[in-house]
Amino acid sequence: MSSDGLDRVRALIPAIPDFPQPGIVFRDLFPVFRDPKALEALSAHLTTHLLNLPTDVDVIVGIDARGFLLGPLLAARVGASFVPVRKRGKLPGDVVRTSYAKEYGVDEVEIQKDAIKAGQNVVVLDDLIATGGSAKAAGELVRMIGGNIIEYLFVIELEALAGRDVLDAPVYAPIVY
Ligand SMILES: O=P(O)(O)OC[C@H]1O[C@H](OP(=O)(O)OP(=O)(O)O)[C@H](O)[C@@H]1O
Ligand SMILES: Nc1ncnc2[nH]cnc12
Repeated sequence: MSSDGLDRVRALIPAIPDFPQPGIVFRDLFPVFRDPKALEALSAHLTTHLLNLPTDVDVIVGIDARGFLLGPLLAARVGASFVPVRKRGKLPGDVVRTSYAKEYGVDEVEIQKDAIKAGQNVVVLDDLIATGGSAKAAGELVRMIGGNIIEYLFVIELEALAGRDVLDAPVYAPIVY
């Protein structure tokens, strides 16, 4: 809990049993987007965090699909560009691709080759880290096109799944279950 409004955010995140598959306890961030005060508190918290990093952020890379919600909003606030990592076949132009396993299922993701300049400082963003498979794959794509990952940023971390252990840059998530 914290005094900067994150308690309000936390209170709005339900645990939904057996979604999308039996045995998965799903954490849904969308109720936070229905509450302007909670969304502002979350955005302000993450913005302050990003502005306090030791390195300036050049690019926020958001992961399909829920990384697209906060990504452009935070990028505008910190003066960074926003770049999407999308599921296979959705991005035009030259792309690089990788495949990965996540808490439920397997996917392939892509990034546009010209989206990041070599050496730019990148934060990889998503709503939630479970096994870390999605974020690891996004990080691989960023590195394939020359980006320098300074942090993996999430709203929610499912600690028991130890996703941060598969990532090779600092991880920050203000809400941990
Ligand atoms: O740490 P992991 O085990 O990889 O799981 C986390 C990922 O799973 C969810 O997305 P999902 O793949 O369900 O796609 P969606 O955002 O399109 O719903 C979530 O938004 C993360 O991207
Ligand atoms: N338990 C979970 N809740 C919400 N999104 C997820 N993505 C992977 N695991 C998840």
